[in-house]
Amino acid sequence: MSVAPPPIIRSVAELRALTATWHRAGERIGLVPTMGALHAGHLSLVAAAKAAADRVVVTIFVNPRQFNDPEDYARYPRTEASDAEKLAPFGVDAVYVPAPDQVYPDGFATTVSVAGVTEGLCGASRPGHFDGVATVVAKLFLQSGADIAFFGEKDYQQLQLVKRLARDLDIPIEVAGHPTVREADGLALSSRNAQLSTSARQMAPALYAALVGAAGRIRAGDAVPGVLDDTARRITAAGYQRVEYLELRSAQGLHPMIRLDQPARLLVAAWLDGVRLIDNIAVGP
Ligand SMILES: Nc1ncnc2c1ncn2[C@@H]1O[C@H](COP(=O)(O)OP(=O)(O)OP(=O)(O)O)[C@@H](O)[C@H]1O
Ligand SMILES: CC(C)(CO)[C@@H](O)C(=O)[O-]
Ligand code: BAL
Repeated sequence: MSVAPPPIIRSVAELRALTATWHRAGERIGLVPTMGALHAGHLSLVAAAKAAADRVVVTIFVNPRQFNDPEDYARYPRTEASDAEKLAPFGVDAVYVPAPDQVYPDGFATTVSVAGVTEGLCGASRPGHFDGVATVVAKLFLQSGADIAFFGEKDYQQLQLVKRLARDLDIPIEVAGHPTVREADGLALSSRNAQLSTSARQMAPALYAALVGAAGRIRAGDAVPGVLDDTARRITAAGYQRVEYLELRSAQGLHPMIRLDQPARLLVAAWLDGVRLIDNIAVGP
């Protein structure tokens, strides 16, 4: 039996009216911010939100301010109707697809910028990206008034940024991280995977396999710099053109680490077939 897609809301006034009604009824509201082109990774966040909250709002907004490359913005998939259909079986209460002026009205002049966790990694190669993410996420939190929001660990640096942002700005929302959903061969789901050629798609799982191998060696006590060198070589030997970064950072705060003395995260960005893929793995002490 087919289920009707959830209602689509396009204005902040409608969103506020809805969430105010739910809050008056004592209901807890879960938020899942996305840029659409939904896949099983997004849907796992939706399922987690459904389990944790009485009402769930999914947002779909391709945020121009977080694209440092205008071509990447123009190319980004926009698939609203099929996204709404995918959400139907999850009992989502509303999909917020704001018109651009609902997020950035004429004269908009504010940027939210989070220091520390945004330094290096993706922050180094995507200038302005994290300011764009912080600004839009702050707006989505304040517009919705949600009680809990879900973000994937696939974008681990983004997750740390959002946690810091909510804490620093006293936004009364719980930020929940959710494990990365992977294909059977280990590749992290991402809307960018669709841009890979068939042969590149076959090579792609080597990235996660290399992270798993590196995490095992670091845990076993091998020296971190040597493991990172070997792992970067392993990734390029598998067919990736370039490793943009491969770093061990502290799991909280993302401080650079050269030995495993606290919970850590090994994070990577690498280019395959002209597509930039990111991934990361937990490395316990
Ligand atoms: N494989 C995944 N597992 C869990 N969460 C994911 C996964 N992929 C994306 N997410 C999460 O979904 C939310 C929306 O991400 P987004 O719409 O950017 O999807 P995406 O597939 O990462 O797209 P892209 O990387 O191409 O920009 C983010 O919180 C992101 O971390
Ligand atoms: C959090 C987010 C929806 C903000 O635009 C985006 O960066 C994403 O999809 O991860
Ligand atoms: N998943 C993070 C959004 C972006 O790559 O712009």
